[in-house]
Amino acid sequence: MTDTSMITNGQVLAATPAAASGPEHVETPTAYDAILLAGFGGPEGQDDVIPFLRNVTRGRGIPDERLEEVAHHYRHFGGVSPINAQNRALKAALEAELASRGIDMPVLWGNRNWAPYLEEAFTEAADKGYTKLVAIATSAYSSFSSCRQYREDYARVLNETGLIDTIQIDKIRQFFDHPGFVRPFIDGVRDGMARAIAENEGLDVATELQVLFSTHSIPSTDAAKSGPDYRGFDEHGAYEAQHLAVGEVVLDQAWAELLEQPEHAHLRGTSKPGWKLVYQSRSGPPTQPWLEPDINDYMNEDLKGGPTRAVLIVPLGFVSDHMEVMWDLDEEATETAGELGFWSLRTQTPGIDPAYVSGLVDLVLERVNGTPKAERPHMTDIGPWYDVCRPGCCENVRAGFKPAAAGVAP
Ligand SMILES: CC1=C(CCC(=O)O)c2cc3nc(cc4[nH]c(cc5[nH]c(cc1n2)c(C)c5CCC(=O)O)c(CCC(=O)O)c4C)C(CCC(=O)O)=C3C
Ligand SMILES: [Fe+2]
Repeated sequence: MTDTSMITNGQVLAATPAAASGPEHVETPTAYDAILLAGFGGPEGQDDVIPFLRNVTRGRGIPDERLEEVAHHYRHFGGVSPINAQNRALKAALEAELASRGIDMPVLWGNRNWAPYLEEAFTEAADKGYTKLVAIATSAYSSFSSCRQYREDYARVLNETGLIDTIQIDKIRQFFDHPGFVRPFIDGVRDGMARAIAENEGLDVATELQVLFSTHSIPSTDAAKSGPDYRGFDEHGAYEAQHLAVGEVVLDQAWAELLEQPEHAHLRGTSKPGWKLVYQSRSGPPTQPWLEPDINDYMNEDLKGGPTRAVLIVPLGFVSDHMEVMWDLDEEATETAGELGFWSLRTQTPGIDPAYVSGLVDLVLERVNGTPKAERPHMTDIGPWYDVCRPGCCENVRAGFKPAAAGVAP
């Protein structure tokens, strides 16, 4: 029997030994009233850009030059981030998938940084009498920005709206290694390798093609605190370990599927391309260490002058083609590759790929059914990740402690 008293909505409870050692995977069924799709949010016109950036960076010490630079990325696209349209499409796709499986669960959508805000979603839930929500945050990995910040915002908004004691919110596990999330990357890398071969005559895949798995850089202090301490990850924490593990699986599986194709049979027995986990979209003051290498620096410093002729740019850290993908990869990294004379291709994000959408519904059903850990699909050795975030998980040592929902207190 699961002790649900240890699952808190962000009230600061005394950390008892029992709370700290509660189950990681909830293996008892829970009847949820609705799904909360929790997004980042983005501006939808030029007038939204600065207020949106103020929301994102509130109290965070991002230098003005960086804000201006980022504002320029949005301005370049008419002040419209693609992210809200992508979440509208994801919501519709989830609703269609639920309906096709005969599951009667409404999907509420709320963002952390722009309308429709989480406030609206929680208020709607309360108006409709929903008291148990399961959250899908549009973010696959463990770190402050990709997990805990969503949980802190649930707690903050539930407190601000006075709903903290009315609505219980849980979350699906971080899904970095769930087959539904991983499948679109495998497809993209397999088809991208085939295109690299087709479009670069005489390409020696083993030495001349590089696969660059790119994700959002985060401050090194955040990386160190990502995931729980007791898992024994190295100084870059669960965040980097998860990406490395998924990148390896994606390339191995994509390579195996490529070799199954008759037209690529001649590659059997040869080596797969080289690969590297690289980072992008760094902000913060230059004095603050962030995860490296930057994707552009890696190409300019490590690949330049070597045998590389072609690069696949794989947005492994991103669930959809939002601004960091459209600007930092499709504009900047693509330009860097071009300057170095490399053929390049940016592969797809999950978006509303049917595998991803049905995987998210499977993840919700895991919580509804209390699926035993042993039966939960996962593609790396460090998964399946846990349902209930652990004490201290993904803390932000820069901003200090804030209560967070959907986890074990504190
Ligand atoms: C790990 C991670 C994800 C992935 C997880 C997830 O998906 O949630 C992510 C997503 C996103 N980040 C986004 C936008 C921004 N992020 C910023 C700032 C920051 N992100 C950080 C990390 C992450 N961010 C960090 C450590 C900072 C520094 C501030 C701090 O110390 O916490 C800033 C401020 C300017 C700047 O610093 O660049 C902006 C505008 C958008 C919307 C894009 C669109 O509009 O399409 C999305 C999806
Ligand atoms: Fe960000």
